[in-house]
Amino acid sequence: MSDIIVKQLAELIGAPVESLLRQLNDAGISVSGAEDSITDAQKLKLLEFIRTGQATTTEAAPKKAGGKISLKRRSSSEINVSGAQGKTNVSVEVRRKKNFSRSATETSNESETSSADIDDLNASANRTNDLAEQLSNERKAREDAIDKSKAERQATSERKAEEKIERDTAKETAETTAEAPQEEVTETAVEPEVTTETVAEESTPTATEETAPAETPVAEKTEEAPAEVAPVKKKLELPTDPRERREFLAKRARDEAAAKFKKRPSRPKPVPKPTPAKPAAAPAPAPSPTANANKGKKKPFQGRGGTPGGQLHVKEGLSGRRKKKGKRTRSVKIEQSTEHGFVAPTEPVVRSIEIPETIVVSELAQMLSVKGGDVIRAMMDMGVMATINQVVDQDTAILIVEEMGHEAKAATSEEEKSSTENLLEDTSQYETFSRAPVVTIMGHVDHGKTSLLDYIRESRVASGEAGGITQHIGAYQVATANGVISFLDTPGHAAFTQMRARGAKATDIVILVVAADDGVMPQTEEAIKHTREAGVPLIVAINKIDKESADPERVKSELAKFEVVAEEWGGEDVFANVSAKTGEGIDGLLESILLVAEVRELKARKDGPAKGTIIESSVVKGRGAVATVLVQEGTLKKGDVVLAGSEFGRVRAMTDDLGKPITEAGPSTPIEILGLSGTPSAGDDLVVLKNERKARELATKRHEKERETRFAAQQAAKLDAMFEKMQDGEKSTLNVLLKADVQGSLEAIKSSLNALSTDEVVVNIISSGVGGLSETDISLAQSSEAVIIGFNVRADASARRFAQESDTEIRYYSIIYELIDDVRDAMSGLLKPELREELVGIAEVKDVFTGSGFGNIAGCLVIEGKIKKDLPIRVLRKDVVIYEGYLESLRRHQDDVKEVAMGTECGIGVKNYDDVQPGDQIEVFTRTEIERKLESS
Ligand SMILES: Nc1nc2c(ncn2[C@@H]2O[C@H](COP(=O)(O)OP(=O)(O)OP(=O)(O)O)[C@@H](O)[C@H]2O)c(=O)[nH]1
Repeated sequence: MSDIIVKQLAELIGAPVESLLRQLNDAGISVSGAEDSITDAQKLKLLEFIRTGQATTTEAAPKKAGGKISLKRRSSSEINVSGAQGKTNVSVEVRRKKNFSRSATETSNESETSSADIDDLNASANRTNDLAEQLSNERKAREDAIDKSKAERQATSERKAEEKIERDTAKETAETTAEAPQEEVTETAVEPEVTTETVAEESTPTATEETAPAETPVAEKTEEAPAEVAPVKKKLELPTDPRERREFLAKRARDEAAAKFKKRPSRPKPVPKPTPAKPAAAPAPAPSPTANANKGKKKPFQGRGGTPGGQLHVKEGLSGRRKKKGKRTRSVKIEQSTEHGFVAPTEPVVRSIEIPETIVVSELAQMLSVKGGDVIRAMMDMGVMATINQVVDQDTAILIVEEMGHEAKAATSEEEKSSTENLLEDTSQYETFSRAPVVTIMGHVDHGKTSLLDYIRESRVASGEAGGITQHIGAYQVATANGVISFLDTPGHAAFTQMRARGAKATDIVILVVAADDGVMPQTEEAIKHTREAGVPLIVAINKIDKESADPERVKSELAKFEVVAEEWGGEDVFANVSAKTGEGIDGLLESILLVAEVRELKARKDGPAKGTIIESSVVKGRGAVATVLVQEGTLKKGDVVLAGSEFGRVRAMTDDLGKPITEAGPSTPIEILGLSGTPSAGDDLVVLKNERKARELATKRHEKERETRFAAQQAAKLDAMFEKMQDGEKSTLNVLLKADVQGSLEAIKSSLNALSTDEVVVNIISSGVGGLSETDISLAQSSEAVIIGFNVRADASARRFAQESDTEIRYYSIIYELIDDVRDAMSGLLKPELREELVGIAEVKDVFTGSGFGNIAGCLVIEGKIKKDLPIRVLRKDVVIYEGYLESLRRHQDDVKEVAMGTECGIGVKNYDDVQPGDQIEVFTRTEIERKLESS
């Protein structure tokens, strides 16, 4: 601003020159006339003079009595507010209004002042005001900047506080309302109006009059602001005074921040003890004198940037914070509410699970959702010791599950089932035709089953059998004048119960042979039971009617007691009186069979891949695994890939029941096949698959499962035995190692032996298998103190030697019931002296000569002991008994001799047996009466 002369200044401010000169003089600024220049400093001095009211009221005051001058100023600014929805610009307009009024006295004192002067003065004041405003512009700009930043902070904190409050629940409202009026804030937080007021005062140079109290400035916010506050006010009953309200909101924001801060888990003592004695103090404590006394002693938490001189001020004392602490007792409630929502079941949960063939204890526990220890405890209660990793078999697992109050069922191997089914060809398109009935002959020992079948077949199978008893399941097809019938010849002994049951599954009709002179016997009853269980029709053949003692009517009446009632007696069962010896009534029997079959309308498809059942299997030296199969559906062809139980293979060769090679076999045909990887079990299904690789995979899987099952069963048995011994010293176990010639015999003996177990003595078959006894078998039996039983098998040379050296007993049998009886007697302690076999000598067949009149002569070398002429002998082929009988002749060179010693060559003729081959062994034995040694271990 440059210097101007008084005249110019007067023009500028619109005041008379004289008046200005007078004012200048009054202000102590020496000017002589209108042309004198005035410096900036002088101008400021004049301004200061006018502002401080030193100027005479007479000059500046309006002449109008009670006159009032209003100075209005408005300034607007924008503040940047960051809130929950981001940054927003808020326009703030500050309106300042200053009223200058003259008192009546003053007005009267100035009564003589001319109106012109007043006007001049007014104009002068206005102009001066403008000038002052111009001069303070810079300062104001600076102050505005400060204001703006303060306003920003204030607005931010307000907004935050308001938002926080809005989030508060209605529950808190009551408490807050109770607190709010009691709280006071010593200083305002951000007060843009105050600052503005200062500016306004500075910009009021016309303070010649008495300054009236300024009207409360109004900070007009944007329209949203009051809208936001309004509902909060309503809810929380905020103080009506804007300042108090802001203070209150700011305090709440601080309290919230402090509360949050205290809730940090890292703080060790954030939560006050929720002592029940002070429950009321906790939620809403009023600021106490003590709290106020603490003022300044402890610096309260002020949040970020919060200083005593800043915008955020905390109410003196810590009562507010304590209040928050008190509130935080609710955090205890929160902790309680964070407890898991598990509610203990009030009733026991009964689970239904499917048990695979084997299962580990831990898996079982998992399936039942119980601890492994619980399962182990349950097993112990049942008398089974187990570990968490113990594999248990399906039966045991089912028992455990049921014992624990849950439900269990054996899981069908759906995966395997479906995979097998997928591999099978769809056979729905094939036509079905009537097929031959499959007949099973059952009956008590010696009632004439084999003889009957023999007669029907016109062969003499019984003559070559050891002990004269049928031991193997055979299958034959018989063509009659009225049709073909397939027969399954099951042995009569009870040991074959299991086989019979299996046989019945493949059977359409059962022929129950009952000797007319003997009547119903135990195995007759059993046969009836199995037949009924299988649900197959029964035809009773009352045999031996040629005998004088035959009494068919008595047999009928006896059978009636077992609900086998003849048609003529009003029942449904067919009866036929026959004689296997004379052949009487046999045609009628066959007719009855075909008649029953016709009624049953037996049908099967001839085309498509074959399905069948394994009747028997064994390993034959030079031929491998041989299996007797009953084809039930489709046609089995040479070269087909088959899966039978856990064995597989390609059908290398096929023979019919007469041993004739064939290339294919249709439904109801019993055949023998070669080519399987092993010996499947009797009763196993046989299916034809397209893919050999798949067949192998499935067979391997089944093998693994079998092994697991067997292992699990053995383990369980061992543990059982151990535990039983521990619990009951009196209970003993007879360990048995069993080897047999064929699978069927093996299964039958096993089941019979297992059935012998009583409460006092348990038969435990530690190992079983098909084939001769090896050294391994002997050592296994030794280690487990087991009795070694060979059924129609022998120990090989090394095994024999080993057994001798270790004084291990091997018991050989060729008749099942003798074996069973021996074991039973041993178990029941009936070890009475009895006939027992002892080996006398062994001769090995080197060559076979066909002699005239004497049948075949075997050129032999005695390799062990002596060969004695009159003793019983057995012919062994690969350690398996193939014939039992007597010697026809024993020759040394051309002479008949009574005995031949070891290392000597001799010629042996076997009575009624011409099939001796090089490599066979002929053993000579005696039956001597010795004391029984078979003892339970
Ligand atoms: N008189 C007479 N004897 C018979 C008749 N049927 C069988 N026998 C005799 O009874 C005995 C036993 O006959 P098997 O055919 O071996 O009896 P099985 O029921 O097959 O006997 P296992 O094979 O031991 O179950 C033999 O000595 C037969 O000769 C018959 O109709 N009349």
